[in-house]
Amino acid sequence: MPETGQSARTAPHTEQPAAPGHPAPDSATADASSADASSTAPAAGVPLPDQLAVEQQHVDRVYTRLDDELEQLAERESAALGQEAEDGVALNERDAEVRRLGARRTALQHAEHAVVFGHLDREDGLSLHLGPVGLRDGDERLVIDWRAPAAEPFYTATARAPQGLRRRRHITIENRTVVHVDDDLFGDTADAQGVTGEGALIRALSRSRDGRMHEAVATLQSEQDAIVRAPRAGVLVVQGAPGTGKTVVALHRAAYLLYRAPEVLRRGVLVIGPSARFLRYIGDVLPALGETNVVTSTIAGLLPGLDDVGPATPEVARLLGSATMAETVEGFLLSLQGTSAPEGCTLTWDGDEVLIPRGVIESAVDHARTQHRHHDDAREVFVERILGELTRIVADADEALLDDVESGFEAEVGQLDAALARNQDAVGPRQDEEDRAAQKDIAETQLRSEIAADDGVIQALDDLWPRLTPEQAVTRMLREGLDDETAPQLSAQEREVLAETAEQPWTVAHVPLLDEAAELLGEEDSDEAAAAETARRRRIDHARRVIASTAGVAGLVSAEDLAERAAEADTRDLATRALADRTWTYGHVIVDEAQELTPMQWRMLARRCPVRSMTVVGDIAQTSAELDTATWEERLAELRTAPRLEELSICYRSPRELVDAVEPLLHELRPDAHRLDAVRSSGDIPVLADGDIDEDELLTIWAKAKAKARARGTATGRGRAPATVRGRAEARAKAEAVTDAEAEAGARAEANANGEAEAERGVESRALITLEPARVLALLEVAGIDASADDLRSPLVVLAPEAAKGLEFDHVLVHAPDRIAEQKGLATLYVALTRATATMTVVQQGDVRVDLGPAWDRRQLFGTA
Ligand SMILES: Nc1ncnc2c1ncn2[C@@H]1O[C@H](COP(=O)(O)OP(=O)(O)OP(=O)(O)O)[C@@H](O)[C@H]1O
Repeated sequence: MPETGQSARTAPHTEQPAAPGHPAPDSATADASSADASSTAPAAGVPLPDQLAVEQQHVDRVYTRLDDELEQLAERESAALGQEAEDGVALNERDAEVRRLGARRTALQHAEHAVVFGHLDREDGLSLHLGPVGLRDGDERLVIDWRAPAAEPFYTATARAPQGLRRRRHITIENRTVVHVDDDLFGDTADAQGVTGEGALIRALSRSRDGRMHEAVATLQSEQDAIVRAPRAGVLVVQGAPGTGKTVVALHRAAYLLYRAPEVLRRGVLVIGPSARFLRYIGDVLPALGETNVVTSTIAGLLPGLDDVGPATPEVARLLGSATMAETVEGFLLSLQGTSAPEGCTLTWDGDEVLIPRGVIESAVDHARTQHRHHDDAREVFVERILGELTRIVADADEALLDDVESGFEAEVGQLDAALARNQDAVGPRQDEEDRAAQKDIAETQLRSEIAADDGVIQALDDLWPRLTPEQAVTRMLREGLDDETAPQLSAQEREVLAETAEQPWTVAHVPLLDEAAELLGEEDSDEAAAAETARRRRIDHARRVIASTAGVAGLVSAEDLAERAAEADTRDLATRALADRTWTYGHVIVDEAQELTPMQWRMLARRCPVRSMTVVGDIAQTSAELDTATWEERLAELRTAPRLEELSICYRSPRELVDAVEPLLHELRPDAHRLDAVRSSGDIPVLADGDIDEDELLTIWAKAKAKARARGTATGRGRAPATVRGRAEARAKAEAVTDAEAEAGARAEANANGEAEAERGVESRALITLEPARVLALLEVAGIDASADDLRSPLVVLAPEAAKGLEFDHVLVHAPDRIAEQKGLATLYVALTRATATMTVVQQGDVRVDLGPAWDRRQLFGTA
């Protein structure tokens, strides 16, 4: 039986509901066990005890509709799949229909756990229910989609600006049963502060993490919603400390734009994340919101075939990431065009040496460059010119030779001419001038194709203007193309470092150079892409004809748009088409952990979104050591457009205790950072333990203690009512009791390794962050503890600190903070220390030199205090 309850409070009185972490004084949350739970607040004229039942009635109707629609969708899908397609067009249309039905089905299935989460009562008497997807019953709107304009006040109404609302209600559903309603009543002048839908928010945040991010449409806060619904144009930067919901905001914004902006839907959204692991972590959010026109990728994944390249060393990453590298690549390619000896290029034709003078080569280069921007296209023009010149030189030489021969036989030729004049009939009519010219042309054309097919000439042309793949171009550039002229910004030693990478496997840092080279070369993705391009041109041509011949359409839609719409019913789905095509441009680009991108990587993204409709989220304080910390404006210089900056200020992930504990680090990394607020408190003071992870079986004790601690979390209130921020002493006392309990539990669990603690695994998540993940995994294996480096759903995940970016777990142990700071930088340590939603434990032998400040529970040995 789920706990049920209701809370009511006056609406927040501030424009931006702020100062969370301090729930409103008059807020109350109750559950089924508290006697007056359902009778504390009046709301909308219906006695409170009945409100759960009233909502349940509506929710039941919605579930009935949902079930019906799911059934119908399944029938329509199988009918569509069973349909015979007469031709390619019909097949494409059928596939598109199946995909559309599938996307709707996925969205409804994801919505099933909470098909309704909000209820608005408006002053005008209208009552609206909100959900993750819209649902109708005939003409009646049972649920409106959270992105519809009418849903906006749910996220933004305040006591000062109620936007026509009488009441805002957050509804919590478990197993199709309404278990909570939290009301904000408008029109009351009482001054209340806090987050909106606080009860629902705290319940959502207190749930155990399961290795996957979930959508948060039910509890989006107003500062987040403002970003989600911000205008699409331009580059919007969202700066925020760890856990402030940047990823949540970015993904909900993608869903919002796909719903509201047809241009975005047509071209799709690109979401860039720092690793494949992170992309798996966020992978459920957009499908849960019914959105499939989304490509998620790492930067490296944008070049098909390079999605799993490794990282570069910090030095190589820094050198290759600099924007000057773009000029270096371009300069190198230009230097390959038409290079020859000072006097020109000598080649052999028909046993003779032929010189193409340098002046001729230079003018061919100039001509080619004015005709085409891309290396490969310009090369064709250049080759045409040189072949023409070569043919002319050879033909001239032949003619000169003939002249020589003729002059040697002048007397004989004179006699022959006289004989011919005497007896014209004997030798036929004499050719006139025109015939001779035509014959000369034919001879020259033939000569030209012989020259063009000659291996020696082909080789010479390749030397003069090489045909290259991006990989060949970058390899040659690294190996031989970095000198004072092409790369004056690099020292001799730096050039050597880069040259060493020429023959090594590509790294993430090399990918933007390859992309830059591909762009400059004008590389076609593949035959398929070329074919697709031809098809596109044909479609546009056809669309133009359609527009011209259909009355009333001209001016309403462009041929390109019409062609794109036709293309939507085409072959593969958008995500597959876009990912396979390096030159695809997106309707919107979202970049997570954006502080990590180098200028060269920004150039890659700029090419993929020429209209610069981007949402960039990140935290300057979390920037890796190899990148210079700078302002966002400096960071994004390569986008060549001034960004708008928004800042998130409330931590949703970690409890107050952890936010306080990492404050000194934050201050050191970003002295100008505002103090971060936290939504909740757990009472668990982070532990700083003197010890080593393989000493005294500490690791085993921690791993198993945490497994045991999960049951305690529920039993002692975590996950229930919002815990208010307590006095530090009280929290500390509780933390000590907790840690002792953990130690005891750990000891018990150790004695009974396959017992209760094991059985509870999977309820909460744990991560161990260390510089030696392989060694720790081996230790855990010996201890018989299940752990994984990749599977975030594993009961225990072992990660290197840099791999923890963007992720979160209920319980986190960070091993050897000083070494992490020394080897990976302070910012990476900060990342590691901010991953926990419940408890944080730091283990290191001896004193910790990094200044972690006073808000830690320092212990001699973890678990034995
Ligand atoms: N409005 C919200 N309702 C419910 N949960 C939320 C809300 N906002 C954020 N969260 C939760 O808070 C946690 C942190 O959010 P998120 O990962 O988006 O933070 P972040 O700013 O991207 O952190 P980092 O800088 O570490 O990447 C997640 O569990 C997320 O689901």
